[in-house]
Amino acid sequence: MMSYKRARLIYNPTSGREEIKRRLPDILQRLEQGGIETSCHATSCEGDATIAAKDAADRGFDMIIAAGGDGTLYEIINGLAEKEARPPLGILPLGTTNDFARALGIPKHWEYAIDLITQQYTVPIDLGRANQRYFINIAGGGSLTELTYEVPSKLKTMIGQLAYYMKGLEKMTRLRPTELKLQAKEIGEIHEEIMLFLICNSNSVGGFEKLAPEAQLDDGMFDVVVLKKCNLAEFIRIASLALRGEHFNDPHVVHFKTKELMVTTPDYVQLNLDGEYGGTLPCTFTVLPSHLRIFVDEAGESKYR
Ligand SMILES: Nc1ncnc2c1ncn2[C@@H]1O[C@H](COP(=O)(O)OP(=O)(O)OP(=O)(O)O)[C@@H](O)[C@H]1O
Repeated sequence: MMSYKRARLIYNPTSGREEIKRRLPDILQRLEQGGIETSCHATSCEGDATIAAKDAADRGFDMIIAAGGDGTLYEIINGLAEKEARPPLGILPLGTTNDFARALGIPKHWEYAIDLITQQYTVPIDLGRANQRYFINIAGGGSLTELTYEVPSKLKTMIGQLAYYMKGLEKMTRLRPTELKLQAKEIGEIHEEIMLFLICNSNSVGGFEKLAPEAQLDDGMFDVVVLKKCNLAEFIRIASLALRGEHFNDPHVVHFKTKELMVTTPDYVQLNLDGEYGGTLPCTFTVLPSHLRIFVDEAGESKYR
């Protein structure tokens, strides 16, 4: 088994409720006790984690540890994706939302998350490319997906998850369909008015654990889920089906797997990549199979599938 000794910890001091600021000495000590010598980079602004991750790869660190929320993780994988040598990635889920860490079964408690890293067990996972950007968990678009990056960071810090729900409810009253063309080898072409489309790498998205139940992080495929035009009552019914993973039988829902997908629209449609703003359509989405190694719990490895 590989042994990773020198780590670069890239952390967002503003993530979550700023827990990392209080915990940093303990985190470094626990890593040290686990045989990992760690140097740190505190991110100073948006985009800084991408630069820090590129720098850490160039400097030949054995591993990178991402401490923060999904936004920090997104920036870090965007720094690593195009590097020839990509050090494996450990995750300390200290953000407001940590969808991806949850998908991998990485514990929320910092001590357990570090113990998992010091066990040094990694698995390869796929990354997604969306034009010139990369995502690890999910890409999407349509009026319903625009909510996450509309929630200001400060508001998230203050009231956490509640901010999403508030924005979500506000959004419900503004539902409007978008005209979309999806093209992929597996399906040919779909031309539809849609409420949202999601391109899933993992099966855990925004608290919906069964949104794409078959999605696996290492299968070299995206699971695409499209919600066709519907009214508010239908939407609420389908959302409650989705909570139980029973939405694929609804005629408003299209589901397929693909390695590559082209999405175009005559409208102005923003993209959401791992909860962050990811440019606009048109976009080509491509799977990069087994592109990054992630530290996971060996005993609970099945969770990442
Ligand atoms: N020093 C900083 N000051 C302000 N914002 C920062 C700083 N460093 C990074 N950021 C930005 O903060 C944003 C949110 O970070 P992150 O996702 O880690 O935390 P979070 O908001 O608590 O969690 P989540 O995004 O999962 O809800 C990121 O998009 C990042 O660009």
